[in-house]
Order: sequence, then C-alpha cells, then structure tokens
Amino acid sequence: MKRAILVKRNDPRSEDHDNELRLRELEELAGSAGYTVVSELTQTRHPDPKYQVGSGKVEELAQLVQNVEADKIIFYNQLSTMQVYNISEICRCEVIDKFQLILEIFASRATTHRSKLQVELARLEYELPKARAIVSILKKEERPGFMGLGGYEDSYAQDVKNRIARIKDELRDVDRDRDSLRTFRHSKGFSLVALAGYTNAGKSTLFNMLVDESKTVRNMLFTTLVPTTRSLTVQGREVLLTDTVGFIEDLPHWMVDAFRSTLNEIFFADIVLLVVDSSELVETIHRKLSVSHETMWEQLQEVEIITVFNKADLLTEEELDDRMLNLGYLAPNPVAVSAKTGFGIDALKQEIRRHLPEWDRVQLSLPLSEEGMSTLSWLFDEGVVHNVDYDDSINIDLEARESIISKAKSFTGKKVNQ
Ligand SMILES: Nc1nc2c(ncn2[C@@H]2O[C@H](COP(=O)(O)OP(=O)(O)OP(=O)(O)O)[C@@H](O)[C@H]2O)c(=O)[nH]1
Ligand SMILES: [Mg+2]
Repeated sequence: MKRAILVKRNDPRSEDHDNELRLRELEELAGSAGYTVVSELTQTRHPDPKYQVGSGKVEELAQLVQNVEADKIIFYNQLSTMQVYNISEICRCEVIDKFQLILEIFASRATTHRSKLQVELARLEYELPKARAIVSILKKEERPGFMGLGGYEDSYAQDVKNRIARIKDELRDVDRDRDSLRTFRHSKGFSLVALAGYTNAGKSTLFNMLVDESKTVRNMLFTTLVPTTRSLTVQGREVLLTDTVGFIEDLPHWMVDAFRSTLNEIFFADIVLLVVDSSELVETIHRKLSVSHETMWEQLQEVEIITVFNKADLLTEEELDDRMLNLGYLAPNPVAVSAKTGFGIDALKQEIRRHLPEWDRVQLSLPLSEEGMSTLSWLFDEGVVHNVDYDDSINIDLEARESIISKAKSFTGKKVNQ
C-alpha cells in the first residue's frame, strides 16, 4: 500500500462540519486509489499566495513526511504549479491535488482500450499547462532537474501535444468500431442494461452477483473486446449488462470527456440500473440522485430507469421503506437489494424483465426439413423458444422481437398464427 498524507486548506467561511465532510470525502477517494492515509493536516487559509499552506506549515509537513514515510501528499484544494513546485521541493515528496487523485482512480479502473485512451488524454491535457510552467521555472532558476521532473525539456510540451493528437486520432477509430459493435448487438436482439450511480454504491458487486447467478449461454466474441460487459439471462431473455465507473461529484470540465466514455454506455442502454447506497443519509441519497438525474437527463428520454436501493442488509425494513418513500419521484421503479447477501436479486430481475423492450409471441410452423431445423436453431439463438413439438412440421411457440419474427416468416413461407 502506498502511504499518503492528506492536506486541506479550510476556508474560514465554511462550517467546520462541511470541512470535515470534505476531508472524509478525500480520504474515501484516497482509499479508492489504493492509498493508506497515514496522516492528515488542516489549516485555515493563509494570506501568502506562495504557499498552499503557510511556510511554517510546509516545514511541519516536511517533518511529517519524514516521520510517517509518506509516498505522496494529497491536497484537497487545487494547486498552482508554483505551489506544487515549492511544496514538493521542500518536502522531498510527490504532491498531487484532488483532481489528479481522481485521475489516478480513473486510470486504475479503465479496463477498455477506449477508456484507457480517454484517461490518458485527460491526464495529458491537465498536465500540459503545468509542464510548460515547470519548464519555465526550471529555466529561470537554472536548476538542473529536481525530483521526478528533471527530464523536462523544451520539447516536452511539443511531445505532449503530439501525443494528445495521436490519442484523439486513435479514439476516433475506436469510436467507429464501437458503434458498429453496438449496432451488431442490438440487431442480434440483445437488450442493453447498464449499471450507473455514484462511486462505492455497489455497482460492481451487483454486477458480479447478477452475472454469477446466471451462466453465460454462449461464448461471445465481444465479451473479450469489452471486458466489463457480460451476457445474462433474465427470465428467458438475454441481455448484456455493463458495469460503469462511478460518478464523482464536482467533476471539473476538463475531466468530463474522460467521464463521458463510461456515460456513453449508459446513453445507449435500454435500461439503466441507478444504484444508490441506501445506508447513507437520506439527504445524501437525495443529492446524489438529483445529480445523477441531472447528468443523464437530457440524453435519457427513451431509457427506462430502475432505482436500486443497494446495501439493504445494513438497514431495518422500516428504515428502508422510509427512505424509499421519502425519495419519491427521484427514485423511479425502486427495488431494494443487497448485492452482498443476494437479497432482492430475484425481484430486481423481475423488474428488469418488466422493462425490457417488448417482444411478440407467435406460433410458428416450419417444414420438417434440414432448412427448417437450421431455422429453428437460429431462433433458439435469437429469441425465446417456449415450446417445440414435431408432427409433420416443426411447431414453435416463439417470443422474439418483431424483426426476427418477420425474418422467420419469410424463411418458412408457411402459415403463421398470431
Ligand atoms: N453491506 C453491504 N456492502 C456492500 C453491498 N454492495 C456493495 N457493498 C460494499 O460497498 C463497497 C463498494 O462496492 P463496489 O461494488 O466496489 O462499488 P461500485 O459502485 O462499483 O464503486 P465504483 O466502482 O467506485 O463506482 C465494497 O466495499 C462492497 O463490498 C451490500 O449490498 N451490502
Ligand atoms: Mg465499480
């Protein structure tokens, strides 16, 4: 585990309670990024703009870094390049701010080629202006290198710019592939279900619970292309379930692009499972649901939303009912589950099934021939075959989307009773 010191410069106008909350938030983020928090430091805003913390504090911080053997100092507040430079030089320790910490989390979670590219793009775009400033500081002071930044040269900024351009090109290619993949899935009759919600709500745990419970019917090509998507059978209907990276509050605009790559999965879904941690305070859940709806609203007109109240195992039934009632319109189609114990998973599946795009159910007769048999096997792939019996023809009770049914009809040329 990497060891981190957290630092927050408190605004004297803020309530102590708020300051404390922000620090806990930072601690949570640091935990998600794989740090052990070994110490925390807070200070009321200092008038000297040169230091994020006053110079006395920087000495104290330097001592602290030695004492607790920290690998990193993480500031809640955003830092100027000058501040990063001064503090990291005095403390002999790498300094990052909250946004860089979030980027580290994104980087560690990016599983697809595309999301990796986007995180890298966001990182480069964030670091470009800093890199330029550091080069000019080093030049002014004629200092041959310091900490890990010694390798910066004049051409560095140009290199970064070239890399940004290359990544953008590559992303355009990946996007083309992805669109065709999505069209392919939809045309094969899969419905797309996406998990959304704040970080730590339990999306990945729920994903595993849902996926483990059902066996993968076929080995599909794209499960290897998109590792966070798995097929899943919900009461006879096959869907593709996608896990996403969690929402994080106050995302700065330059990071929204990296974030959007995961949101795209949500926008193309037929159903979104909006997962909330129901053990949190009602006000917190309220705020997080509002932000989630705001973030997704414009693009989610056609999408069904199921609100999943996760971590039900941490609450009494009464507390749970109370929360679900209180949140009303912000929580459409609520279902309480525990992704940990499996409580409510069946109810959730029923709810998913209820909201899947409608398929038609027809009785179909195919000739008892080789062609008929191969059409039948195709129908097993594309829809739900409720029943088959054979007399002088193959009689099928089939549920499938409209396009599949009309294709089957054209194959047979035989009578179809609706
Ligand atoms: N008690 C309890 N804990 C849960 C439940 N579901 C998830 N957790 C815990 O909540 C924490 C976060 O779970 P994740 O599944 O990683 O959350 P996530 O929404 O995928 O988080 P991000 O990937 O950061 O967006 C883990 O420590 C889980 O063990 C649940 O039903 N009950
Ligand atoms: Mg997750």
